[in-house]
Amino acid sequence: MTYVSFPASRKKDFTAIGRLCIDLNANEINRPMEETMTFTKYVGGSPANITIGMSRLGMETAFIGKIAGDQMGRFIQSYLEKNGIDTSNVVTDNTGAVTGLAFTEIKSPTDCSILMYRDNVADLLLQASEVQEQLIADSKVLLISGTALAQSPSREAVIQALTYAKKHSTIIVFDLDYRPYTWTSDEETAVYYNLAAEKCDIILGTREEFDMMETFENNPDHNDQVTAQKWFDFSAKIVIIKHGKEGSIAYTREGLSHRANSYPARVVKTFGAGDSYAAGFLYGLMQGWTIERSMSYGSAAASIVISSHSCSDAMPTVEQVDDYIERCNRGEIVPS
Ligand SMILES: Nc1ncnc2c1ncn2[C@@H]1O[C@H](COP(=O)(O)OP(=O)(O)O)[C@@H](O)[C@H]1O
Ligand SMILES: O=C(O)C[C@@H](O)[C@H](O)C(=O)COP(=O)(O)O
Repeated sequence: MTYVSFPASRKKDFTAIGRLCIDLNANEINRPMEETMTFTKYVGGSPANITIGMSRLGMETAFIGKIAGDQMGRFIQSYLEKNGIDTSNVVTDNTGAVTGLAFTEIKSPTDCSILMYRDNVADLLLQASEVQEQLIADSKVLLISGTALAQSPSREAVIQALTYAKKHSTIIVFDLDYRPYTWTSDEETAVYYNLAAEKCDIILGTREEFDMMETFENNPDHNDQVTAQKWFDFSAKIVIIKHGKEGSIAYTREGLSHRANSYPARVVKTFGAGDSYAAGFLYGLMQGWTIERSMSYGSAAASIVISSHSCSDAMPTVEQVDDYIERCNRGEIVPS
């Protein structure tokens, strides 16, 4: 059964809009930030990570965003290009804005947190007039991420991108990617997230992210089906609710639900799971696979990334995901 019909014969499989940042991941793992002395620099930002993941899986990809006009911005641009991502709609800021930094603290494989530096960041300065309609018209999928809705003018840029995607029947994926520090109030967050979600074909988020969107609603038991059902009255065809190590559940407009278990992992850190899951899942769906197989593929990709030090740089190829699944099936990967 086909749940989502991707447009045929477009130049790009996948385009994302949103933040391009830097992750500084602690080298001394299993220590608090206060005692961490060195970090390794990687390209970061959830939509950037997903795009890198899609590119590693062999998809034709592009990015719409804004980078700082400095060494960090150039590092990001060059990394995207080395990964085969079209950067023709990556705009360079000329106002002196900086690159967002995410310092990651890895206290233990299950206790990880992120310290964000996001004052005057270039990614939130993308303007609606800078979004290229033709690129969205040429893409099968547009992925938006919630953080880009947090402030103007990036908020208007995303809404304009949604308008172009609707006009050209480009499939819209919403990765909720809720980062509280970028928002000023729960009410503002819920209102903008809900407005955007109404236009989206596929919505992916954690239980906690959907809870935030339900600020004005009545779902006292945090029931996944109640959460998903609402979106089928709008544009959604698939809603996925992720539950960390417990796996994920997908609901479809036809009233079906599918569960996916997580794969075993020798966890180094937990962040990056959602981004790699999204890339693996969307790749599978775009190959015409079943939802179950696509979710399982995303789960395997997630296990690979959380078993690695980075998010972006660890995004796996098809061969790596296939190999990981085979090794798990042979019982060769034992969780840490
Ligand atoms: N500790 C873990 N062990 C194995 N797989 C995991 C673990 N944590 C997350 N995953 C996988 O990654 C997917 C997404 O993780 P989740 O933590 O729910 O999202 P996010 O990273 O967006 O918060 C899960 O559905 C699961 O397949
Ligand atoms: O999104 C960011 O700005 C930071 C990411 O690059 C980071 O590595 C991360 O937190 C990934 O998010 P997740 O996949 O939702 O765990």
